Amino acid sequence: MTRVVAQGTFDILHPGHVHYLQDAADMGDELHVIVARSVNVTHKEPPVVPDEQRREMVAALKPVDQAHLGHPEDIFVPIERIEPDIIALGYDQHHDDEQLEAALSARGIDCDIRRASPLEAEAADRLLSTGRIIDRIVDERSE
Ligand SMILES: Cc1cc2nc3c(=O)[nH]c(=O)nc-3n(C[C@H](O)[C@H](O)[C@H](O)COP(=O)(O)O)c2cc1C
Ligand SMILES: Nc1ncnc2c1ncn2[C@@H]1O[C@H](COP(=O)(O)OP(=O)(O)OP(=O)(O)O)[C@@H](O)[C@H]1O
Repeated sequence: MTRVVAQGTFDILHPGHVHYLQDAADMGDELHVIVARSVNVTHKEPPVVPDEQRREMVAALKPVDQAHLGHPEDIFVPIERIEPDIIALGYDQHHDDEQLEAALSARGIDCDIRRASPLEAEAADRLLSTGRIIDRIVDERSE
């Protein structure tokens, strides 16, 4: 039984999220997803959709076995509970694989870190980014 963890903000869902989660699920037998708390999304605009509602939507996706809200202060607490064999990072996530591995082993957590693949837009009207969906809404719905 190989347990995989994926994580992210998942603010406004799009096919890029589904691709990432399917890729992560294909790495093992059971997929757990940690949904970042709004207070921890500091590297970009904070999410529009509330924490629990983002968790609920991720939990409803086919590749996902369980979706958990992240810990507000210590991102390793959910990992310690889930005990994954693999952490699947998204193709563009800012985390440094080696630093993350070192931080995990300092906490006594032993798991593989892998990268998922990107889903590229094959047509200009595909919106495979939450930021781009929001930009489109702002452009098309403002006067
Ligand atoms: C191994 C790992 C565990 C994480 N656990 C949490 C957590 O418990 N709570 C949380 O708010 N965010 C958690 N995060 C998410 C990060 O804090 C960050 O917000 C996330 O990378 C958002 O990235 P995005 O830009 O891909 O959406 C975790 C990230 C990683 C790599
Ligand atoms: N087009 C895509 N292909 C593959 N993975 C994706 C794609 N878009 C997002 N992901 C992955 O989904 C996870 C969560 O992404 P996140 O919630 O940051 O959405 P986003 O659409 O990338 O956001 P934003 O556009 O605002 O930066 C990340 O691991 C990210 O790499």
